Amino acid sequence: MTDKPQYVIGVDYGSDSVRSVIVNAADGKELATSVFYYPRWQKQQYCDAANNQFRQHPLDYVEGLESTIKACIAKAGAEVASQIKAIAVDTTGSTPVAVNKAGVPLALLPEFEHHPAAMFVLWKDHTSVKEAAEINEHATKFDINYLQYVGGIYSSEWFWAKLLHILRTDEIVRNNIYSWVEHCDWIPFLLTGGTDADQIMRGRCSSGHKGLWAAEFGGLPPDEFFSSLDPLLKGFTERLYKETYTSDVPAGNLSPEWAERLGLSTDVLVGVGAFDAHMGAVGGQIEPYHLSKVMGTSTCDILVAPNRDMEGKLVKGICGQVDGSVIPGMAGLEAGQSAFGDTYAWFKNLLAWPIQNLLNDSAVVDVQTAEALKEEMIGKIIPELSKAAAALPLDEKAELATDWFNGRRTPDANQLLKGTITGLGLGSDAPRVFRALAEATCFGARSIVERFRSEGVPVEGIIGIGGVAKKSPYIMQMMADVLQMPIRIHQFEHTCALGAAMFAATVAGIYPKVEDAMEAMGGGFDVEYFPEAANTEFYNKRYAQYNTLGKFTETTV
Ligand SMILES: Nc1ncnc2c1ncn2[C@@H]1O[C@H](COP(=O)(O)OP(=O)(O)O)[C@@H](O)[C@H]1O
Ligand SMILES: O=C(CO)[C@@H](O)[C@@H](O)COP(=O)(O)O
Repeated sequence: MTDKPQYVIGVDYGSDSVRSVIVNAADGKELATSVFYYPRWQKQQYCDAANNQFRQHPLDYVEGLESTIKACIAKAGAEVASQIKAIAVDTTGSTPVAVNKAGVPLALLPEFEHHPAAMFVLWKDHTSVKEAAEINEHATKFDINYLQYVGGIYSSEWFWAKLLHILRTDEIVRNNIYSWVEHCDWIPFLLTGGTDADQIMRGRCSSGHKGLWAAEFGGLPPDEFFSSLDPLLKGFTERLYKETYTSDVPAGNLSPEWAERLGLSTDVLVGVGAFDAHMGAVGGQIEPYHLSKVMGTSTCDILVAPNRDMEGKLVKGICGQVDGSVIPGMAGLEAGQSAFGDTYAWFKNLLAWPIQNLLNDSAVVDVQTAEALKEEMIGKIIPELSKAAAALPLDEKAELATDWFNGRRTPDANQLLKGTITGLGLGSDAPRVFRALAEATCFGARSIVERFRSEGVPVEGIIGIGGVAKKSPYIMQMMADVLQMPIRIHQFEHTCALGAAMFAATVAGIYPKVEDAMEAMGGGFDVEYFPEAANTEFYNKRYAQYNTLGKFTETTV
């Protein structure tokens, strides 16, 4: 290292907001952070929740990028800005968009600026359930199992199902699309001033977990695989990619335009992007066979294992196992739950209906007071319910739920499944129903751990990161009890952004490997939840009940 301190920027795009951090590359100490909530998304413009349509406008991302990095630089000062060496970015996924030949998302063209199909199709958009089912059926007709590295089941949350759905249902995109790009691959392309969609550097993480790319196939499945499914897909593999890149390599330098916009030098390197949970696992100091759980809106569970241990081992029903998707040179395995915090948010919104809809017409309070009351009350619902639920005695006959409020991601993706609540009686008050939902999300987590183990992949520790891990001791204690394992919560608030910063430091050559960056820049854990031995038997029984309810629920779709 040189004498002068060196700094890096990590950018983490979540479902609702983007955050950037500037950290010292020597020790990972945070100098500045800034969060930006997507304005169009907040108004749910371009979404149709009843039909599972969730689209995000590229301007939400572009404005957020500029705003957060500039805010960080303003806080950190010009001296720090002059020593920034690299930027790396993670995003949600699979969150792809249609681009033209110049790599511009169609919604950035004035003629399509309000057209939802021309925007990013957020990971939780499940409009392509039918197309995913067709891909699964179609894959059985080939000698090579092209789904073997994605757990054997293709999901409607992913790249090809979404592309096919948009092509089939939207003439404008059909006539104007050149290529299809993940959010995490597009941001580095934007920052490096890319002008040709053929030159977009595609990350190993996005391509391997969602795009069906595998070194063993020599790249993507052949055109024949896609064009025989639907001629609309003909020619796409040619315009997509053959090579993929791990996130320890640069995608290029900051373009003159973005250098000027951000107040940085064109010497700043931009890393190849990856998904939030994958960089988050690095930020949270993952170790082989430890499960890193990003617990937020959804969960995304990441495990890394030495490649040699995974030879000949294919884990069924997860979101893929990909060489180098997390740590270059190791296999990255991904699983997760489509609705985690979103399950609690659903219940909060249900309870908040009268507050949201009736308070403004109140004869008792004026509109200003009503607005203030709304904010206060709604903000308290989940924390207060958690306190009330924690005070309830354990009850084997209590209300019971499944956690499939946004379908099931793993084990065995099935986005058609619904959440269920059973055992309701006249005594089923809000804390009791909330407890059932909390248990369901923890049981969903246990079924993932059990799947890894039954497929011969040990799970030796749990690392908790993300909003719920930080905010809810109630859920975390229950999770430790249900999994019967301690859970360590990483100390860094924006762990995914820290992971991106660790990759940035590696891209800049400050560390030879991301493992070295992780060791030097990781600040460790601040809380650990230990399982209560006295609760083991209770949760074993409840988990068995959850599985029975789950089996019944599966028969109802
Ligand atoms: N005190 C709490 N207890 C449990 N869940 C919470 C609490 N506060 C917020 N949540 C949940 O956290 C989720 C948001 O997680 P967060 O990690 O902040 O965002 P994102 O998933 O967008 O990255 C929401 O779904 C919300 O319901
Ligand atoms: O599925 C993945 C990554 O594969 C995540 O991007 C997705 O769950 C989004 O998570 P968040 O909502 O950002 O917690």
